[in-house]
Amino acid sequence: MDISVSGIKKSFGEKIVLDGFSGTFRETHLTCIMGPSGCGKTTLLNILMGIELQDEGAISGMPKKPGAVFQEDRLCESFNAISNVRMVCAKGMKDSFIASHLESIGISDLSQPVREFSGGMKRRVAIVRAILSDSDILFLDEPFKGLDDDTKNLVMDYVVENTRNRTVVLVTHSLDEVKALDCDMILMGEKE
Ligand SMILES: Nc1ncnc2c1ncn2[C@@H]1O[C@H](COP(=O)(O)OP(=O)(O)OP(=O)(O)O)[C@@H](O)[C@H]1O
Repeated sequence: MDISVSGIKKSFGEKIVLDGFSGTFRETHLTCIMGPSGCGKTTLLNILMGIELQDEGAISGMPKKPGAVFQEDRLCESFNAISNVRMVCAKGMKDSFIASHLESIGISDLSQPVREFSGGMKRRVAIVRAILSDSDILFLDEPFKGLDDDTKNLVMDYVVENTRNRTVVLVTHSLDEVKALDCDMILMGEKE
């Protein structure tokens, strides 16, 4: 079922962040949301995920189990990469399977706590964790931020490969990413 969003309004105090947003996110498709900083992209994701409540407007067709990459990595710093993934993946997933995903995008330090990882390594762990999560929709908020160009291309390919026939909503500031990802696009408006 497609996700249908209509007339979403959201204010924080006096500040109107979403002023009647409407749009459709197609089931089994990747939809990119683009828009200037502050226009309410993360707020919209939070409303879709149920982290924030809209003031007005309706949402239908939202699946029950979201997986996410937030703007911050939100990893357990004292856990290693596999244990971070294990927190959200389906029971019974083998360590070797998780390791093969991590290794496919260049994470091979599997025993050390992620606190010892670089920012780009942590980002990749957060992405694998979302991809392998036991979820029926993925929300990826600027998932490739902070990755160098080569790594970004590798990780974009990984995301495309592993989200076929999944419903994905991805926020980005990059038109190059939108072109590379072969996705539906929603452009959100400028806020003054
Ligand atoms: N919990 C909150 N309380 C008060 N203001 C908030 C809250 N969350 C977001 N805002 C404000 O809402 C506006 C939209 O924020 P949001 O993070 O949704 O924008 P964005 O489009 O995702 O921006 P960016 O591209 O910079 O990540 C900003 O002005 C922000 O300061």
